Amino acid sequence: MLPWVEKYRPRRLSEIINQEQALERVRAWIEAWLHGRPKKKALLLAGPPGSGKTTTVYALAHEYRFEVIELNASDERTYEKIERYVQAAYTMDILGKRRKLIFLDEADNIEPSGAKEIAKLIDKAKNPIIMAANKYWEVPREIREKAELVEYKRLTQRDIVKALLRILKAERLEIPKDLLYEIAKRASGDLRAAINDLQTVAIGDYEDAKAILAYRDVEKTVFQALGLVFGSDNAKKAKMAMWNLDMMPDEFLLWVDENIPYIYLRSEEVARAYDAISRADIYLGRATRTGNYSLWKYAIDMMTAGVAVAGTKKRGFAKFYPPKSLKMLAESKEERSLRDSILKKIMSGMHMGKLEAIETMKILRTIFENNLELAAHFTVFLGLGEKEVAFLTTDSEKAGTIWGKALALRRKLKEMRPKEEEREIPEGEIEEIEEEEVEVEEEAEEGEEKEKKPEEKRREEKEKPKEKKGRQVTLFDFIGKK
Ligand SMILES: Nc1ncnc2c1ncn2[C@@H]1O[C@H](COP(=O)(O)OP(=O)(O)OP(=O)(O)O)[C@@H](O)[C@H]1O
Repeated sequence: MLPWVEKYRPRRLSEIINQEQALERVRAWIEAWLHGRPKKKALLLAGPPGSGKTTTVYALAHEYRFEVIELNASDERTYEKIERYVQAAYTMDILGKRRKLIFLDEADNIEPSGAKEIAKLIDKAKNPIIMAANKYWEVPREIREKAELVEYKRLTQRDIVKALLRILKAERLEIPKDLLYEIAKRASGDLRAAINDLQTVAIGDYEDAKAILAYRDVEKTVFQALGLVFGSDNAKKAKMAMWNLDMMPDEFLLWVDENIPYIYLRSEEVARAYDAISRADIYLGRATRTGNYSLWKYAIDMMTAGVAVAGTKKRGFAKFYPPKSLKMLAESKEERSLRDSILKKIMSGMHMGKLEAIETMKILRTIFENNLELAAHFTVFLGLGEKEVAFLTTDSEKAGTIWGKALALRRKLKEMRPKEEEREIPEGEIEEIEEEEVEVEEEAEEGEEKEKKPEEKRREEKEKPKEKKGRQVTLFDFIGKK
């Protein structure tokens, strides 16, 4: 099936939404090319993804009868290819072929080392060259200077809703309004992303689509990260995939793992990609075992860049899937917050940083599966709630047993404590109460203290039973008492 981004790509410049100013300049530039000398031989279209840059090039070529030679700046052989077309263009004209328009996409990926040579080619060019970039400031200076800059605006949510409605009408489909607005909102100005989402929602399993959208709510950026890994074979770009992703590498590894067979179709490419993630997995394991988390860097490089260069991507519409094996995926918002609250309790109760706490939680899961008695001790020690206990086990029966044991243990501990401590006091109150107590004691003792001699006082101190100073209870105390 043709991806909708292709099916509904505007064929004429007039169909491109909300980029009038840019289009006016593009038109003026091509007219200058055709009727004499343009001020600059190349054009640099700069703007956010999915705002219509590529669409402009093809619509322009269609209207002015050019053949588009599309090159990608991150291709190693870009220079060679440009050279070939720049040189060959004139001869082709004589032979009556269509004029060529060279389109160099991802100009922000041109290596600085090759920039001078490409700039020279632009000088020699007998055909129009259009370049596109998301970040024009990352286009090498030598090339920027040779090109006229045309800026593309980020499309508004309204623009996107309009475009999506047009597609739905053409497809004779409907989706609920709130879902439509949600898709437009999530796209953050990227109409390509919005159209891809719309296709997923409208033609896919509706429940599946809802789940994907719901999950995006939690992990908005994971799909973008996958896009970077699977969207190009540019290792540099792929390595940035995890920059904006608030996810542990082992979790992202599962996402990459799940999607490899949907993106790579040839068996040797699939094998190469899996080889890369298996290496990543080895580094992750080593980091966990040794506590040397600097190894994550290599793991991340393997699971992003290593996978990205494993082969040629499937063209067109790529739908990403959440990993089936990831239990966390089934988690609702509530479960995620349970996970976070357990982590917090581990961090404060056991004086750990987040990474250690995550590791400890894995160990706790094993304990909660296999040693219910010890699990009950942990429950009391960390002050876990019933739902948190259930979260740490896969089996509700075991969770029930642990909870029962924990309640009994808590009762026993209460009985062991002096009466006045029985009432559980909210944390904030404790300090106030402690201060009050100190004041009262001081007042009461003031009179006697004054009369006592220093050596008498010292003797009394020695004889006095040691005050319970709230020695920090450690986990080992609990395990030991068992
Ligand atoms: N301004 C627009 N008007 C109409 N359709 C648009 C517009 N911008 C994007 N689209 C739609 O989104 C899809 C992607 O757009 P396009 O390929 O032109 O993006 P781009 O700006 O080149 O993005 P990138 O920088 O990621 O390459 C197109 O198929 C087109 O259907």
